[in-house]
Amino acid sequence: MTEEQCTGEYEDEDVRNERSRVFRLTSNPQQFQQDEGPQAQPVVLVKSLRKEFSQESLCGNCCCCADDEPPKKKISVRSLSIGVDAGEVLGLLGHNGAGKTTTMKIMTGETAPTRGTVRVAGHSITINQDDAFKTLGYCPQHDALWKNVTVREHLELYARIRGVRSKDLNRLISTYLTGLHINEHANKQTQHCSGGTRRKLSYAMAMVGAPKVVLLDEPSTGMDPKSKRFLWDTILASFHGKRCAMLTTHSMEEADALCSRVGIMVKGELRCLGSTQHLKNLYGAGYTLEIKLKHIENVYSETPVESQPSSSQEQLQLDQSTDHIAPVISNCIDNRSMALRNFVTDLFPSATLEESFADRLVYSVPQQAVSSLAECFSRLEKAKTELDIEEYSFSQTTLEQVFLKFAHYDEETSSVQ
Ligand SMILES: Nc1ncnc2c1ncn2[C@@H]1O[C@H](COP(=O)(O)OP(=O)(O)OP(=O)(O)O)[C@@H](O)[C@H]1O
Repeated sequence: MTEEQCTGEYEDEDVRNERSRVFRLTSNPQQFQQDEGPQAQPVVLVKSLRKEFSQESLCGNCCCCADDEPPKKKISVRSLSIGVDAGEVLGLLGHNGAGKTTTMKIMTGETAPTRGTVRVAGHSITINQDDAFKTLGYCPQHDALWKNVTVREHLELYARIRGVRSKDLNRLISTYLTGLHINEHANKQTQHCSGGTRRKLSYAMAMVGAPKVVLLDEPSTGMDPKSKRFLWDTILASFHGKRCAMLTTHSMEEADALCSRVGIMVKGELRCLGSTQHLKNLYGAGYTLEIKLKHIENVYSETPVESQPSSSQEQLQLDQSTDHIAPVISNCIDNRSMALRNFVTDLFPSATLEESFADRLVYSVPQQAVSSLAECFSRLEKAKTELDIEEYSFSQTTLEQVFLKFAHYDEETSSVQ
């Protein structure tokens, strides 16, 4: 899948391509290797995944459905095809109920897919489950811990299962306990631990022993900032070479910081997929330019000493003439603001003024208006002294804005499932 092909419209074609590729892969693996080479296969390969839940599982005894009505279905994942390469952290984003957790649950065998296949490190999770699961680490959204087993014992068990050598065990466990600030809870049974500590333990259990593929379902939820920092650092340091991770999060900042690519799911469908930079370029509004002028008093205080009143007599004269100062300042503000507006219009003719206050202007600048960032910054720097600019920021569209665009798209196109 190329990054250009990352809109929902193209997905049918993608699914067809994926199907024929799966067919080739399963019918003649040698042929596949010749065509695409052993390197071409992603570590995680999800193909045409679909998950339907019956109405009964939604409403228990199904007392609300009439007998003669066909059972209703809830489609949680639709035609999801996605690959995660070695060295990659792929972020799955989406509002509540978008289908992210269901996808992960299928990948870990917790939920059976209605259709589609998942291969982890070359092993099918349905045909070759044991081998597939040996390579997987999983931090589920809801902590799955033994309540009468201690924090340390959980980590020891997982580390040993993953083949960590005895001599490395203590050092490794203490790295996680210290980094996540749960040392003092190490010997507590998890039933006596707080939600935050349990969350940190779930994350450590997924990571300890360096499994080849790690699935992290909202791992940082409820964590304090220092532990979150450790989590970010370990994720950024871990997934190089042959390992990879899939991460769901509601924090766009986190996705931007950790993920090499992100996919946005809306109502079970993957609506876009690409690097964060690519998605910002493609769907973002471009840049936001915010300029704050110096406070007018600061401009006066910066005027040379000789032009300021030197004696109390002069100060008195100045005070007596204060009636004239307000309109003068007001004129000055208008002139400075006008000069600034002219400057921005000259720099970015297609920019739109979004917000305007006496000393602060916010512009939206389209992507195409910026051909050279270096030139923009050089002109802004030069204008700083000429136009009494206190500070400015020129930043690209955030992932949050891209995400909201898709949420809006969803509202416009929502259909009954
Ligand atoms: N066992 C189930 N039975 C019926 N419906 C289910 C079941 N599990 C999930 N769903 C439905 O599938 C949809 C997708 O849920 P899922 O938990 O995968 O979303 P999500 O994107 O992970 O949301 P969140 O961010 O809240 O975790 C939801 O509408 C949910 O109600």
